[in-house]
Amino acid sequence: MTQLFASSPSAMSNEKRGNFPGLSLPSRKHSNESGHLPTKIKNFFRINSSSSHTSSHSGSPTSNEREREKESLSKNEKSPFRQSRFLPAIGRNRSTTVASEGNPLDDGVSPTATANPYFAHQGQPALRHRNEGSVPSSPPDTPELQVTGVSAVEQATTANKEELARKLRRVASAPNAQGLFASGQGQDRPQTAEMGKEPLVEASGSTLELNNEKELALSVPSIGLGHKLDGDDGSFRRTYSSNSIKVRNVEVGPASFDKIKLIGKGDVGKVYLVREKKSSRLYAMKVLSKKEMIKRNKIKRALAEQEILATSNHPFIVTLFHSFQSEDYLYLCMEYCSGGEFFRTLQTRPGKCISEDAARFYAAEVTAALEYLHLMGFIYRDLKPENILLHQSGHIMLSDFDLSKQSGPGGAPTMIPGRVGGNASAALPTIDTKSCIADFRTNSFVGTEEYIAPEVIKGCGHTSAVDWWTLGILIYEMLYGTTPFKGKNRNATFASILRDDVQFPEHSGAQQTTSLCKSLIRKLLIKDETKRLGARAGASDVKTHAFFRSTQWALIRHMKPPMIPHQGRVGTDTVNFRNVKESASVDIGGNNASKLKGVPMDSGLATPNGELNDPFEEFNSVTLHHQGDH
Ligand SMILES: Nc1ncnc2c1ncn2[C@@H]1O[C@H](COP(=O)(O)OP(=O)(O)OP(=O)(O)O)[C@@H](O)[C@H]1O
Repeated sequence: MTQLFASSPSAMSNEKRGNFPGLSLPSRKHSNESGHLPTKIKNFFRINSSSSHTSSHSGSPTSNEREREKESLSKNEKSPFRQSRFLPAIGRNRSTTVASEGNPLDDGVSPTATANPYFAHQGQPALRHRNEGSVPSSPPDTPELQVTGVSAVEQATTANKEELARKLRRVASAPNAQGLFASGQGQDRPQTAEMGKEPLVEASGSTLELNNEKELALSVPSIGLGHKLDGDDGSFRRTYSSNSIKVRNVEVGPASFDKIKLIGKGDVGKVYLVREKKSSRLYAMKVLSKKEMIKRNKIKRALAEQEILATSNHPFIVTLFHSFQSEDYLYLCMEYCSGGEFFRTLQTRPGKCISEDAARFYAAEVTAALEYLHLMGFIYRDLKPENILLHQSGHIMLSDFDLSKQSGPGGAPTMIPGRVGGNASAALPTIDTKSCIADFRTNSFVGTEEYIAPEVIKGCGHTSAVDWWTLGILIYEMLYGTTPFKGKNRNATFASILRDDVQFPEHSGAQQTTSLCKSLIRKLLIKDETKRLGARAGASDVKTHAFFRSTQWALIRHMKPPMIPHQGRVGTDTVNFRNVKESASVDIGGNNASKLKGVPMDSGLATPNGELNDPFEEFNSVTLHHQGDH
């Protein structure tokens, strides 16, 4: 086997301008270079290992409809914490919104996309509430805003709404020329949970826990990616190198795995629990249809996702083991997070919320993951409970990076002197983790409706500060079971995000939270991104907020999580996942699986001369060996 530490995709170069002021489409430039881990990042972790990272192992929607669907789906169901033997049905209909402009093959965007939705709200074609959609059938041929489930549930004339809800799914959204929020057709996505299993066991207290060798090895995270400026043409290139990840030519193919069960469905792909034949190990395999990606202009996002997963090495970010392709599909073989989605966990809690202590724990893990991503030059941009998976240990793992954005070469992390006269932690010098990405602005309209930051709605460009905004929304949702700016429709939600101060529920049943907690949320939800917590020094600002005074950042991954997922009787029991039905099963080792490149002739990319452009040329087929793996 040839060993190489390279074949990495690239980097972002300049952004191509779209034809709407302020919006642009990122272009990608790839190079295959070997290189070294940037010492600035290595050094950062040496300096900061005692105070920052830690840890262990290893669909999308709006709220209104999500709430209503949840209600309609779970009326007769009880939380497993109230009735331990049953999982409640869980609705999902909060759609991810993606809007920007440019090459339709590049960024998951309609070629005719023109503006962001708030502008549309101001004068362009009226936004349509997603609830106005019809019952989803097959995926549309052109990318448009996809209608999510509730409306269909509501409009159903047949009595069996739950059955219908099983067929609905949240899908990514993109604007089209007729109206940014014109409805499209949804796809199937089962809504209800598998019944009869208890998903979670509550852990008692947060005790220190050293799980295994891998965790110890990861206690000081290393980074498997280098950023480097290429002297000749000034292009930016990326390289792999790390003490703990070895990147090699791919060592497996579709035929190396047995499909066990479908555990998730996305816009263009399906996620299966699979078993590697040789090792009998379980993995989550994301299988993305090339034809669907071409139809829906999602190619660039898939390439970006592979790149981010392959270059990340952090205990709270889902681990990629292999990526490869066949003529029909792209494959991402990841660590299987048997705890399922954090979203689902929240939904099964009484009041759909958790205690302040538990919220602090998850917020801390998310903060550590965001800090790492920012250091790596990535803006995550789609933080929400649906994209947080739970490792079997109960620790979180961020997933779904198809909306993430990579910056240009960032600066080195720097030290900021402590503030005189502040509290004890503020007086200490802090690491400025923002400097790696701070100057990078992007204009795509991207995110999930209730989680979108004001600057994204305004379309004036955004930075890594959007991730701190979404952290504020996430903490709020963990505590109150809803998001703070949710309106009766998308326009109302956006207007509220731009205009309203965050309010905390005061009614008798509402969770009581401390003033420190409210202070953190308020500071993360400051509308002016330059004044928002995180604007000064990135993650360090957040970590030194008094809400986290008791958090031992270097030890989080060894703490016992507040909730431990139920394991099932055997490893293949997917007790923490919805029962996802698939109409057409993907034959992962099918006819075209032996072809390791290319696209099918009927993919729509053939020229009149019968030539085929291969937009997946730059997809990297690699196997990643992680230190501590056997
Ligand atoms: N590593 C994993 N372990 C366990 N389950 C996973 C894993 N990755 C994904 N899933 C499941 O599959 C679902 C879909 O995955 P994901 O969100 O990455 O797909 P997607 O096609 O990008 O979806 P979307 O259209 O929402 O962006 C997840 O919500 C989760 O339930």
